[in-house]
Amino acid sequence: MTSPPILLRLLFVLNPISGDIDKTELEDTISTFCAERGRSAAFFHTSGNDDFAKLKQYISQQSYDAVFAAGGDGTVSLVASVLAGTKLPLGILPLGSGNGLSKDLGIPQDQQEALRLIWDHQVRAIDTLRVGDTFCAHLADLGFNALVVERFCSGDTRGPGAYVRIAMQEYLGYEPAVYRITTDRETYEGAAFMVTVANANTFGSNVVINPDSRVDDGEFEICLIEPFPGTAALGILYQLYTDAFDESVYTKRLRCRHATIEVPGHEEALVQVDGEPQQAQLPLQVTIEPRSLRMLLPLTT
Ligand SMILES: Nc1ncnc2c1ncn2[C@@H]1O[C@H](COP(=O)(O)OP(=O)(O)OP(=O)(O)O)[C@@H](O)[C@H]1O
Repeated sequence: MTSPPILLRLLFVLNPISGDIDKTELEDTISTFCAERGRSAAFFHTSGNDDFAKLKQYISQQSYDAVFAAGGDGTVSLVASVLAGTKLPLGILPLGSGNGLSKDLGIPQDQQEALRLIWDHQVRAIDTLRVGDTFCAHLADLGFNALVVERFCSGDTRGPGAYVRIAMQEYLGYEPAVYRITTDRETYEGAAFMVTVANANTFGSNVVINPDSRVDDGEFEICLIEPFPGTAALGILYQLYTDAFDESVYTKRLRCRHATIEVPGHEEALVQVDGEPQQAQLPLQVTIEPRSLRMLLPLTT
Protein backbone atom coordinates (compact mmCIF):
# COMPACT_ATOMS: atom_id res chain seq x y z
CA MET A 1 0.00 0.00 0.00
CA THR A 2 1.40 3.46 -0.89
CA SER A 3 1.17 6.18 1.75
CA PRO A 4 -0.81 9.30 0.85
CA PRO A 5 1.34 12.28 -0.23
CA ILE A 6 2.36 14.67 2.54
CA LEU A 7 0.34 17.84 2.39
CA LEU A 8 2.66 20.81 2.78
CA ARG A 9 0.96 23.77 1.08
CA LEU A 10 -2.53 24.37 2.35
CA LEU A 11 -5.18 26.86 1.36
CA PHE A 12 -7.96 27.74 3.82
CA VAL A 13 -11.09 29.22 2.31
CA LEU A 14 -12.55 31.24 5.12
CA ASN A 15 -16.11 32.50 5.35
CA PRO A 16 -16.01 35.45 7.77
CA ILE A 17 -19.74 35.31 8.59
CA SER A 18 -20.51 31.58 8.82
CA GLY A 19 -22.12 30.23 11.97
CA ASP A 20 -22.00 33.70 13.59
CA ILE A 21 -18.59 32.57 14.87
CA ASP A 22 -15.93 35.17 15.68
CA LYS A 23 -12.93 34.31 13.48
CA THR A 24 -10.59 37.20 14.30
CA GLU A 25 -7.93 34.90 15.75
CA LEU A 26 -8.54 31.97 13.45
CA GLU A 27 -5.90 32.84 10.85
CA ASP A 28 -3.19 33.20 13.49
CA THR A 29 -4.22 29.92 15.12
CA ILE A 30 -4.15 28.05 11.80
CA SER A 31 -0.89 29.66 10.65
CA THR A 32 0.85 28.81 13.93
CA PHE A 33 -0.58 25.27 13.91
CA CYS A 34 0.69 24.70 10.38
CA ALA A 35 4.09 26.38 10.87
CA GLU A 36 4.79 24.23 13.96
CA ARG A 37 4.31 21.17 11.78
CA GLY A 38 6.32 22.37 8.77
CA ARG A 39 3.30 23.32 6.68
CA SER A 40 2.38 26.63 5.07
CA ALA A 41 -1.10 28.11 5.26
CA ALA A 42 -2.62 30.63 2.86
CA PHE A 43 -6.07 32.20 3.15
CA PHE A 44 -8.83 33.10 0.72
CA HIS A 45 -11.75 35.06 2.18
CA THR A 46 -15.18 34.61 0.69
CA SER A 47 -17.16 37.79 -0.01
CA GLY A 48 -20.60 36.32 -0.74
CA ASN A 49 -20.29 37.75 -4.24
CA ASP A 50 -19.12 35.70 -7.22
CA ASP A 51 -16.93 33.53 -4.97
CA PHE A 52 -17.00 30.52 -7.32
CA ALA A 53 -15.30 32.34 -10.20
CA LYS A 54 -12.87 34.18 -7.90
CA LEU A 55 -11.80 31.05 -6.05
CA LYS A 56 -11.49 29.01 -9.23
CA GLN A 57 -9.22 31.61 -10.74
CA TYR A 58 -7.19 32.02 -7.55
CA ILE A 59 -6.59 28.26 -7.22
CA SER A 60 -5.65 27.91 -10.89
CA GLN A 61 -2.84 30.44 -10.37
CA GLN A 62 -1.37 28.87 -7.22
CA SER A 63 -0.03 25.52 -6.23
CA TYR A 64 -1.56 23.80 -3.20
CA ASP A 65 -1.62 20.24 -1.89
CA ALA A 66 -5.08 20.54 -0.31
CA VAL A 67 -7.82 23.11 0.25
CA PHE A 68 -9.78 23.42 3.50
CA ALA A 69 -13.23 24.95 3.60
CA ALA A 70 -13.45 26.90 6.88
CA GLY A 71 -17.15 27.66 7.18
CA GLY A 72 -20.56 25.99 7.03
CA ASP A 73 -22.29 23.88 4.41
CA GLY A 74 -22.51 26.74 1.89
CA THR A 75 -18.75 27.30 2.09
CA VAL A 76 -18.05 23.57 1.85
CA SER A 77 -20.29 23.37 -1.22
CA LEU A 78 -18.56 26.37 -2.81
CA VAL A 79 -15.07 24.90 -2.36
CA ALA A 80 -16.27 21.42 -3.37
CA SER A 81 -17.75 22.81 -6.59
CA VAL A 82 -14.36 24.30 -7.48
CA LEU A 83 -12.39 21.14 -6.60
CA ALA A 84 -14.78 18.50 -8.03
CA GLY A 85 -13.22 16.74 -10.98
CA THR A 86 -9.68 17.77 -9.95
CA LYS A 87 -7.10 15.82 -7.94
CA LEU A 88 -6.94 18.45 -5.19
CA PRO A 89 -8.44 17.09 -1.94
CA LEU A 90 -10.96 18.99 0.17
CA GLY A 91 -10.67 19.22 3.95
CA ILE A 92 -13.33 20.73 6.19
CA LEU A 93 -12.89 22.94 9.20
CA PRO A 94 -16.51 22.98 10.40
CA LEU A 95 -17.39 26.57 11.27
CA GLY A 96 -21.04 26.88 10.32
CA SER A 97 -24.31 26.55 12.16
CA GLY A 98 -25.24 23.14 10.72
CA ASN A 99 -22.06 21.56 9.31
CA GLY A 100 -24.12 18.77 7.74
CA LEU A 101 -21.62 17.25 5.31
CA SER A 102 -18.74 17.24 7.78
CA LYS A 103 -20.89 15.44 10.39
CA ASP A 104 -22.07 12.97 7.77
CA LEU A 105 -18.48 12.16 6.83
CA GLY A 106 -17.31 11.74 10.43
CA ILE A 107 -15.07 14.82 10.33
CA PRO A 108 -14.33 16.05 13.87
CA GLN A 109 -16.34 19.13 14.84
CA ASP A 110 -13.57 20.31 17.16
CA GLN A 111 -11.20 22.76 15.41
CA GLN A 112 -7.89 21.26 16.58
CA GLU A 113 -9.09 17.73 15.85
CA ALA A 114 -10.26 18.74 12.36
CA LEU A 115 -6.86 20.34 11.67
CA ARG A 116 -5.12 17.05 12.55
CA LEU A 117 -6.48 15.74 9.25
CA ILE A 118 -3.66 17.68 7.58
CA TRP A 119 -1.30 14.84 8.41
CA ASP A 120 -3.50 12.07 9.75
CA HIS A 121 -6.06 11.22 7.09
CA GLN A 122 -7.27 9.03 4.30
CA VAL A 123 -8.27 10.46 0.92
CA ARG A 124 -11.62 9.10 -0.23
CA ALA A 125 -13.49 10.09 -3.39
CA ILE A 126 -17.19 10.80 -2.93
CA ASP A 127 -20.02 11.32 -5.41
CA THR A 128 -21.38 14.78 -6.16
CA LEU A 129 -24.67 15.85 -7.73
CA ARG A 130 -25.97 18.44 -10.14
CA VAL A 131 -29.40 19.72 -9.20
CA GLY A 132 -30.52 21.72 -12.20
CA ASP A 133 -27.61 24.10 -12.85
CA THR A 134 -26.32 23.88 -9.29
CA PHE A 135 -23.57 21.74 -7.79
CA CYS A 136 -24.60 19.75 -4.71
CA ALA A 137 -22.32 17.82 -2.35
CA HIS A 138 -24.76 16.99 0.42
CA LEU A 139 -28.55 17.48 0.31
CA ALA A 140 -31.04 19.50 -1.69
CA ASP A 141 -34.79 19.76 -1.38
CA LEU A 142 -38.07 21.17 -2.63
CA GLY A 143 -41.14 21.75 -0.51
CA PHE A 144 -41.43 22.52 3.18
CA ASN A 145 -37.77 22.54 4.22
CA ALA A 146 -36.75 24.65 1.21
CA LEU A 147 -39.35 27.22 2.27
CA VAL A 148 -38.10 27.26 5.88
CA VAL A 149 -34.46 27.57 4.76
CA GLU A 150 -35.41 30.47 2.49
CA ARG A 151 -37.20 32.30 5.34
CA PHE A 152 -34.32 31.49 7.69
CA CYS A 153 -31.67 32.84 5.30
CA SER A 154 -33.59 36.07 4.69
CA GLY A 155 -34.20 36.66 8.43
CA ASP A 156 -31.87 38.37 10.92
CA THR A 157 -31.65 35.59 13.49
CA ARG A 158 -29.51 32.49 13.03
CA GLY A 159 -29.26 29.30 15.06
CA PRO A 160 -31.50 26.25 15.61
CA GLY A 161 -34.04 28.24 17.67
CA ALA A 162 -34.82 30.54 14.73
CA TYR A 163 -35.16 27.56 12.37
CA VAL A 164 -37.67 25.81 14.67
CA ARG A 165 -39.68 29.01 15.16
CA ILE A 166 -39.94 29.59 11.39
CA ALA A 167 -40.79 25.90 10.80
CA MET A 168 -43.68 26.08 13.27
CA GLN A 169 -45.02 29.30 11.76
CA GLU A 170 -44.88 27.94 8.20
CA TYR A 171 -46.23 24.48 9.05
CA LEU A 172 -49.68 25.76 10.00
CA GLY A 173 -50.56 27.21 6.59
CA TYR A 174 -48.40 24.97 4.39
CA GLU A 175 -49.97 23.53 1.20
CA PRO A 176 -47.98 20.56 -0.19
CA ALA A 177 -47.41 20.63 -3.97
CA VAL A 178 -47.92 17.74 -6.40
CA TYR A 179 -44.72 16.33 -7.92
CA ARG A 180 -43.98 14.05 -10.83
CA ILE A 181 -40.60 12.39 -10.39
CA THR A 182 -39.19 10.22 -13.14
CA THR A 183 -36.02 8.28 -12.36
CA ASP A 184 -34.01 5.75 -14.37
CA ARG A 185 -36.04 3.07 -12.51
CA GLU A 186 -39.54 4.31 -11.67
CA THR A 187 -42.04 7.16 -11.72
CA TYR A 188 -43.66 8.74 -8.69
CA GLU A 189 -46.62 11.08 -8.92
CA GLY A 190 -48.39 12.62 -5.96
CA ALA A 191 -48.43 15.34 -3.35
CA ALA A 192 -45.42 15.65 -1.06
CA PHE A 193 -44.70 17.71 2.04
CA MET A 194 -41.04 17.70 1.06
CA VAL A 195 -38.82 16.07 -1.56
CA THR A 196 -35.17 15.68 -0.61
CA VAL A 197 -32.45 14.85 -3.11
CA ALA A 198 -29.85 13.07 -0.99
CA ASN A 199 -26.22 12.36 -1.73
CA ALA A 200 -25.61 11.83 1.99
CA ASN A 201 -27.64 10.93 5.09
CA THR A 202 -28.18 13.63 7.67
CA PHE A 203 -29.06 17.32 7.85
CA GLY A 204 -26.93 19.58 10.04
CA SER A 205 -29.87 19.51 12.48
CA ASN A 206 -29.23 15.73 12.93
CA VAL A 207 -32.44 14.81 11.07
CA VAL A 208 -31.62 11.54 9.28
CA ILE A 209 -33.43 11.88 5.96
CA ASN A 210 -31.59 9.08 4.17
CA PRO A 211 -30.32 6.38 6.56
CA ASP A 212 -27.86 3.65 5.54
CA SER A 213 -26.85 5.17 2.22
CA ARG A 214 -23.33 5.74 0.98
CA VAL A 215 -21.78 8.86 -0.50
CA ASP A 216 -19.62 6.87 -2.92
CA ASP A 217 -21.97 4.25 -4.39
CA GLY A 218 -22.70 6.04 -7.69
CA GLU A 219 -26.36 6.48 -6.72
CA PHE A 220 -28.47 9.05 -4.90
CA GLU A 221 -31.86 8.92 -3.22
CA ILE A 222 -35.03 10.95 -3.54
CA CYS A 223 -36.59 10.93 -0.07
CA LEU A 224 -40.27 11.83 0.03
CA ILE A 225 -42.41 12.80 2.98
CA GLU A 226 -46.02 12.70 1.86
CA PRO A 227 -48.72 14.90 3.36
CA PHE A 228 -49.61 13.69 6.86
CA PRO A 229 -52.26 14.57 9.45
CA GLY A 230 -51.18 16.82 12.32
CA THR A 231 -51.55 13.88 14.71
CA ALA A 232 -48.72 12.04 12.86
CA ALA A 233 -46.25 14.97 13.00
CA LEU A 234 -44.51 14.08 16.27
CA GLY A 235 -44.17 10.42 15.27
CA ILE A 236 -42.53 11.38 11.95
CA LEU A 237 -40.21 13.80 13.72
CA TYR A 238 -39.20 11.04 16.15
CA GLN A 239 -38.51 8.66 13.25
CA LEU A 240 -36.38 11.30 11.53
CA TYR A 241 -34.20 11.62 14.63
CA THR A 242 -33.86 7.87 15.17
CA ASP A 243 -32.70 6.54 11.79
CA ALA A 244 -36.21 5.23 11.11
CA PHE A 245 -37.19 7.19 7.97
CA ASP A 246 -38.60 4.13 6.17
CA GLU A 247 -40.83 3.07 9.04
CA SER A 248 -43.52 5.71 8.45
CA VAL A 249 -46.44 5.11 6.08
CA TYR A 250 -45.93 8.70 4.91
CA THR A 251 -42.35 8.25 3.64
CA LYS A 252 -40.82 6.77 0.49
CA ARG A 253 -37.35 6.58 -1.02
CA LEU A 254 -36.43 6.27 -4.68
CA ARG A 255 -32.84 5.17 -5.32
CA CYS A 256 -31.50 6.24 -8.71
CA ARG A 257 -28.75 7.58 -10.96
CA HIS A 258 -30.83 10.20 -12.71
CA ALA A 259 -34.10 11.97 -11.93
CA THR A 260 -36.38 14.56 -13.48
CA ILE A 261 -38.57 16.46 -11.02
CA GLU A 262 -41.66 18.27 -12.26
CA VAL A 263 -44.35 20.23 -10.47
CA PRO A 264 -47.23 20.05 -12.97
CA GLY A 265 -48.53 23.52 -13.83
CA HIS A 266 -45.35 25.28 -12.57
CA GLU A 267 -42.31 26.52 -14.45
CA GLU A 268 -40.12 27.11 -11.44
CA ALA A 269 -39.83 26.08 -7.81
CA LEU A 270 -38.00 27.09 -4.66
CA VAL A 271 -35.11 24.68 -4.08
CA GLN A 272 -32.48 24.65 -1.36
CA VAL A 273 -29.13 23.17 -2.35
CA ASP A 274 -26.54 22.56 0.38
CA GLY A 275 -28.37 25.08 2.56
CA GLU A 276 -28.63 27.84 -0.07
CA PRO A 277 -32.17 28.67 -1.29
CA GLN A 278 -32.84 29.61 -4.91
CA GLN A 279 -35.55 29.61 -7.59
CA ALA A 280 -34.90 26.81 -10.09
CA GLN A 281 -36.36 26.20 -13.54
CA LEU A 282 -38.60 23.15 -13.90
CA PRO A 283 -38.34 20.37 -14.88
CA LEU A 284 -35.35 19.95 -12.58
CA GLN A 285 -32.76 17.45 -13.78
CA VAL A 286 -30.69 15.68 -11.13
CA THR A 287 -27.55 13.84 -12.19
CA ILE A 288 -24.63 12.26 -10.38
CA GLU A 289 -20.86 12.50 -10.90
CA PRO A 290 -19.59 9.31 -9.26
CA ARG A 291 -16.50 9.70 -7.04
CA SER A 292 -15.74 13.13 -8.40
CA LEU A 293 -14.60 14.83 -5.18
CA ARG A 294 -11.54 13.78 -3.19
CA MET A 295 -12.05 14.31 0.55
CA LEU A 296 -9.65 14.32 3.49
CA LEU A 297 -11.29 12.05 6.05
CA PRO A 298 -10.31 10.54 9.38
CA LEU A 299 -8.61 7.15 9.10
CA THR A 300 -11.43 5.47 10.98
CA THR A 301 -14.52 6.36 8.86
N1 LIG B 1 -17.96 37.97 3.37
C1 LIG B 1 -19.25 37.57 3.31
N2 LIG B 1 -20.25 38.43 3.64
C2 LIG B 1 -21.55 38.07 3.59
N3 LIG B 1 -21.97 36.83 3.22
C3 LIG B 1 -21.02 35.92 2.89
C4 LIG B 1 -19.63 36.24 2.91
N4 LIG B 1 -18.94 35.14 2.53
C5 LIG B 1 -19.87 34.18 2.25
N5 LIG B 1 -21.12 34.64 2.49
C6 LIG B 1 -22.37 33.87 2.35
O1 LIG B 1 -22.37 32.87 3.38
C7 LIG B 1 -23.25 31.82 2.97
C8 LIG B 1 -22.67 30.48 3.31
O2 LIG B 1 -22.55 30.36 4.69
P1 LIG B 1 -22.26 28.91 5.32
O3 LIG B 1 -23.29 27.96 4.82
O4 LIG B 1 -20.86 28.57 5.09
O5 LIG B 1 -22.47 29.18 6.86
P2 LIG B 1 -23.76 28.92 7.76
O6 LIG B 1 -24.99 29.18 6.94
O7 LIG B 1 -23.58 29.71 9.00
O8 LIG B 1 -23.62 27.38 8.14
P3 LIG B 1 -24.46 26.06 7.78
O9 LIG B 1 -24.77 26.10 6.31
O10 LIG B 1 -23.58 24.91 8.15
O11 LIG B 1 -25.69 26.14 8.62
C9 LIG B 1 -23.46 32.00 1.47
O12 LIG B 1 -24.79 32.44 1.27
C10 LIG B 1 -22.48 33.09 1.08
O13 LIG B 1 -22.96 33.86 0.00
